[in-house]
Amino acid sequence: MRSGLLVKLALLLAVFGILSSGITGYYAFTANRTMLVSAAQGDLLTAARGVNRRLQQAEEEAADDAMLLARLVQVAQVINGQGGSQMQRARDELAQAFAGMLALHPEYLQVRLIGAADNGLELVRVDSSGGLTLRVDGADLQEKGHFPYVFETLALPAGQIYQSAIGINHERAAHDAEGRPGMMVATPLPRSDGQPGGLLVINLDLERLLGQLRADLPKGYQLYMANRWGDFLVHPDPAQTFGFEQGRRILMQDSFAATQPLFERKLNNLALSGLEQPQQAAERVMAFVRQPVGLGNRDDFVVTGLVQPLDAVLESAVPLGQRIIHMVLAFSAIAILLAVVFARALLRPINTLAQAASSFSDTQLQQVLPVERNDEIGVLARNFDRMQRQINSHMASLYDNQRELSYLAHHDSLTGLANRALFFQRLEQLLQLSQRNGAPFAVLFVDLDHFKEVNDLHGHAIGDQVLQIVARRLLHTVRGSDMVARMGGDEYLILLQGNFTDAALAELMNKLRQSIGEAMTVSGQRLEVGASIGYSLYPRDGTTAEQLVNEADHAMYHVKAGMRGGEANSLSCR
Ligand SMILES: Nc1nc2c(ncn2[C@@H]2O[C@H](COP(=O)(O)OP(=O)(O)OP(=O)(O)O)[C@@H](O)[C@H]2O)c(=O)[nH]1
Repeated sequence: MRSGLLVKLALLLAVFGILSSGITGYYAFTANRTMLVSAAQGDLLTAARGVNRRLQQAEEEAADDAMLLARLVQVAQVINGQGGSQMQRARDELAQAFAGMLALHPEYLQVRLIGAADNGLELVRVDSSGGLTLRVDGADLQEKGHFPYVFETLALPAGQIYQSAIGINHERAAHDAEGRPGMMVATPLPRSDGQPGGLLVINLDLERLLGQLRADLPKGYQLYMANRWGDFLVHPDPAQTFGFEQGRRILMQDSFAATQPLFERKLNNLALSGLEQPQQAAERVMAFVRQPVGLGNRDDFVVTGLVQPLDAVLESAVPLGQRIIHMVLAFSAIAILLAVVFARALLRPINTLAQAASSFSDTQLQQVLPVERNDEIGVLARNFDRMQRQINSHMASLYDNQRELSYLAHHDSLTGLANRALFFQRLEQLLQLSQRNGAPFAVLFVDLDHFKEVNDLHGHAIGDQVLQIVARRLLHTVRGSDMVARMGGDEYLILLQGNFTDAALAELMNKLRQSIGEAMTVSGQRLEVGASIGYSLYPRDGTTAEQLVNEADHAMYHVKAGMRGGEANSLSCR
């Protein structure tokens, strides 16, 4: 029972400790994963903004370069159509400047001066071709007036910048630019009379622009970019890009539904994770940033996205998780140990009380209890201690009452002598003993003579005192080992152990009669009483208590009768 309580309490405390450490560990682990994902989202957003910044920077550089070249005096010469060798020299010098620009900027694919006349005929053109610069001249120069970037730039006021949307370059014989994704930055070139004279165009290579950036991105980052309609411009799988060029629409918002608000201009950026949005970003962490493009008056934007596998983000949580498991196991073991120690310490005083109660109920011996404690156990111990004392006190008075009752049941209340019941009990015991060892003994029956007269003459109270005095005299006359009892009324019985002869008994009876017969003063009254005594001997006169007492009674009766009949001495009778 006690050990059951100990086990239950220890189990309860241990379970509480294990649960506490488990829940704490679980929340620490979860919080760590959330923090890692949140940090990864921040990193992805920063990196996506970096990509956009690089793109914008390239656009601005190209615009600056276009403006720089547009201000060259040779440009004005060519645009204003100054003829002759001067014109040719101006073209050659511009071609050299364009080539220098291309060499300086590997991300430039073409630098051209296109005239407004002759359907937008290219006037000076330098292409990038296989890493080298290649001047295209003469009959290889093409008319570009039908391309939007030409007529839209020509429509702009002087000093403005035109920027095309990002797309595949379909211009034929464009060398490195042909078939590659890119954009064009252009500025109009007015003639000296104010009429549109042409434009200066720089073709930018998107692949080249993003190539270095892609290489700098941390391992596992996937780069996506879409135009304002969502068409993928950049995708880890190149087959997914520029779908619109082949009449297909492969849209970012179809692959990443959560990006839809970016294209609706409701959001500027967005971060998702498979931890918090498992439906939208299963097993991944992703960030998308909307970036305005177009240095001129075009209202355009791209959406750049970076995606990282969730596993890679949470990789560093694994060792922490293992450490947390070890800590939880260690704390659980400590919790179990503490639970057992605590439960034992808590139950020890209760066990002491329980043992004390059990031992008290067995032995009634008062036990040492932890009464000095100031807690509930102390209160219980003090109450139990008080209870022990009360029980002991009640038990003591019960034993006293029991002893008194037993005394009263076996003694005569008037004389204090053994009563008839106790006499017969002792007689039976002696009979059993004597039947075994053959030891003889004698029973004497004493009856006062004419006691009725004492009562009648002096009153019952005096009679009582006479009975008490006779009892004392009988006790004084026999040996201490002999038993004197009152049968009732004025009759006494005496049990004498030993081998008595009739003569010895006659002598004893004589002594008894003399002792009884001595004058006594009771309440100022001088009195004398006599007694008739008969006896029986074991085993001669009987072998049962009844027989022996009856025989002694009969003998006494004969004595008394003899006295009444004038016999001189009853002692002749047995
Ligand atoms: N005072 C007193 N008297 C008692 C008590 N018990 C009995 N007696 C009286 O004792 C007397 C005994 O009666 P008996 O033995 O028949 O009369 P007796 O006068 O002794 O006559 P014999 O024995 O024949 O000599 C009766 O009168 C009883 O009332 C007692 O406890 N106290």
